[in-house]
Amino acid sequence: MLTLATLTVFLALCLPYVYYISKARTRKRLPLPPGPRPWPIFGNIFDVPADKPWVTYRAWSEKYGKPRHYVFLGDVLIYASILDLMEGRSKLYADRRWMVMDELLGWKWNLGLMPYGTEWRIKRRAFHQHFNQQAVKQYHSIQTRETRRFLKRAATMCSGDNTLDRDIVSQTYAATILNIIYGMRIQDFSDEFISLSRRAVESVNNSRMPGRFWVEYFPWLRYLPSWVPVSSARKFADEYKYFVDASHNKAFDALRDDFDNIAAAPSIAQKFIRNLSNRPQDPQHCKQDEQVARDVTGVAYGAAVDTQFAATSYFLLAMMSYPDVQQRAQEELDTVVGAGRLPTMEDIDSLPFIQAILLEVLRWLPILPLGIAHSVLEDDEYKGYRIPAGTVIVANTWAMLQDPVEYRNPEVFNPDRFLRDGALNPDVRSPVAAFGYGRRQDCSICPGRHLANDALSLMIASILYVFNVEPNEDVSQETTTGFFSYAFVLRM
Ligand code: HEM
Repeated sequence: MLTLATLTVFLALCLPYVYYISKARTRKRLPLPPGPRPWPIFGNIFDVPADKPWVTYRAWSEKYGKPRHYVFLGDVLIYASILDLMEGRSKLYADRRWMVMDELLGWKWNLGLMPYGTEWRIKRRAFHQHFNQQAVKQYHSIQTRETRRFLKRAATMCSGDNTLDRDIVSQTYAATILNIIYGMRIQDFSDEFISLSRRAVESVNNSRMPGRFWVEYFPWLRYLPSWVPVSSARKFADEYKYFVDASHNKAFDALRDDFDNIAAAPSIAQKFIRNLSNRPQDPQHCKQDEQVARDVTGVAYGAAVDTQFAATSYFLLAMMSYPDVQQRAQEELDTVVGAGRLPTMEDIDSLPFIQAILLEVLRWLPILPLGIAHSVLEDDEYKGYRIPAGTVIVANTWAMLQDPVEYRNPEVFNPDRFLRDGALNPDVRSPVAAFGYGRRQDCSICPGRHLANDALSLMIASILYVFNVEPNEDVSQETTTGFFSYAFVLRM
């Protein structure tokens, strides 16, 4: 006979299930979020703007969304100002969807593009081990050496017509990361490794813009041979595949194949390889570990160069446009660093205005204006709308960091917004959204941000200590459109 206790246990077990089913049913009845009306078959393919889409997306969010929040494009949801989904429910929104172009280009090993799951977690953990806040301190000497080498090269270059070649900025970040990851000491800046990762990342920059390739909407197009006019995706992939593969494997293979002979400087790859050879284990595990080592070093090499280059280009643009800010920073440097020596990493904590300039650079013109797209793991409900599992989530980071409610006169470059009584003001929202969303170790935030913050602070302090960045009418102040955004300006 059914006792009362058994019945209670039975009900207790069933209730969550009943609740889940009824909630799922209600969700299915909810409307999708608003957006421009889709065409039959083509959906919203013709609506996606080619130039600076983040500006159009914000306008749409204001037009269609509940107060400037979001807009829905077929199966892509674009956020303009809410952070609570990405921050509050970050596990649910941590997934990513492969794009067809990722596969055609050979990016499927890339931690930054792959879906959430075991492989992603293992690589993320391995990455974090070498780039957490504490670990990055061991790279300060490399960052300092390369920044000083940059100053010398820039001084030589600028002694002519005051023009700074943009390549020397990206070469600096390439030389730094190659030394950190593979122990390489770059002497000749025309070395293939200096430009490899840039060419590889160029493929992401051009292929990850929404609407760039029709193959994302009609995947069967990938099977057409590359000479067919509409199969531009194949042609594009054929052009870039070599760079993606070489930036992933070449330096790692060189180090592994000649490990005993290379007087290898300490490096992340060296640590990985040493661990592999010290650990007797079955060949299958060994292969997996080597793959993780190869992928983690490859992704750091690819992710570090263009990001830091782009932020530096915006810093230079800001200094050209706001000479008063530059002058105040130089006064701070004169007081704290004084004459006769260059700024060091140890000075940065005593330079709040320099720190505020970096925060404002990241906020003013975010280098990844639409972040890296995520997707939803399960059906969700938000403010009365249904967000189906698998929906691609694009955060309009640019719109969030240009939100006038959060940041007054957001289009003005004003480091003072981050300061109070001469120190960083903890009450102002930090522009951490430039690095993604979520808390600390969470899955949706850039794991290279500590390295980047240190490098950029020292670069900013060093440039302002040595040079005056001057406005120049001949230099375009335009910013690029793409997955990355950066300024063309470079003149000191
Ligand atoms: C100013 C510099 C940088 C900015 C603004 C930046 C920004 C970002 C953003 C927005 C994401 C996407 C986060 C998400 O939504 O999931 C990301 C991911 C990533 N970044 Fe950065 N980043 C910078 C520098 C770096 C550097 C120097 C490294 C390498 C040392 C790096 C490595 C990565 C990696 C590996 C990911 C993928 C993480 C994952 O998916 O788990 N980043 N970054």
